[in-house]
Amino acid sequence: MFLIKARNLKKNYGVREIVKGINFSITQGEVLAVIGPNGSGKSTTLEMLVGLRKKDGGEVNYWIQNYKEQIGMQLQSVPFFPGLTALENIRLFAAFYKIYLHKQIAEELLQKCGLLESSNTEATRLSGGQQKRLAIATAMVHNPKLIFLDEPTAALDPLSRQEIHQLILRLYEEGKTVVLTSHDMDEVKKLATRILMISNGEIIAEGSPEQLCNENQVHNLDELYLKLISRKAMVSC
Ligand SMILES: Nc1ncnc2c1ncn2[C@@H]1O[C@H](COP(=O)(O)OP(=O)(O)OP(=O)(O)O)[C@@H](O)[C@H]1O
Repeated sequence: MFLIKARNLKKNYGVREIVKGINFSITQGEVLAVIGPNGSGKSTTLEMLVGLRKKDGGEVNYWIQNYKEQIGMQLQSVPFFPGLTALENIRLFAAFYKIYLHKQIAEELLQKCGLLESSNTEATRLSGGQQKRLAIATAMVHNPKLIFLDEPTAALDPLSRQEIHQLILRLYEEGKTVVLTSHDMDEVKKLATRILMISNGEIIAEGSPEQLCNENQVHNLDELYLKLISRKAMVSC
């Protein structure tokens, strides 16, 4: 079952075409990895889907009732409220959804994200990895069906990365739909049920990791990535 369908989605910044009329859908229960080079338009695309950026063309259809309440997003950088603890921050984020998050529920959410011991630490003083986990927790305060994670493990140490992988796998097992961006092909292999590859504002590949590797006669996702990106670069020349 589709949750979101984007048709001919476009975004320009000035005269630059950043997203060039792309078509894709998000299906319930999948972990969709959106991959592609820096600056290819991945974050812009996701931010248009959640309504954080205005699209310049095309349409997005949502198959979720009250979709704004059913979508959560972890942005690459999250402005936590200075002076407030991790616990206070997530309770405040919940209040933005008009939800009173009982302390015990808030602590359960922090525990799920591996942050219970830091719940009384000021959010802006948490380590990079802890802030990333808190950002994911804030995306989940309203128990959304669909969670967008924009580079959830970028710049994290291997243990923190593994903890976030486990969290994402748990969300998948709970039946949540997760859309993530990543530059780490091992991570994509471990987590993604489907891949959407974007280059220069266009979708250049879409399918399960196995299907894409088989179709392109490569052994792994690193090879796939290099093959498709260099092919696209040659075509653009
Ligand atoms: N507000 C903005 N004004 C002008 N240009 C922008 C703006 N936001 C993004 N861009 C440009 O749009 C392009 C796509 O950016 P975007 O963040 O979507 O890429 P990305 O694929 O997510 O990259 P990365 O993997 O590095 O996060 C980049 O060239 C970026 O500089």
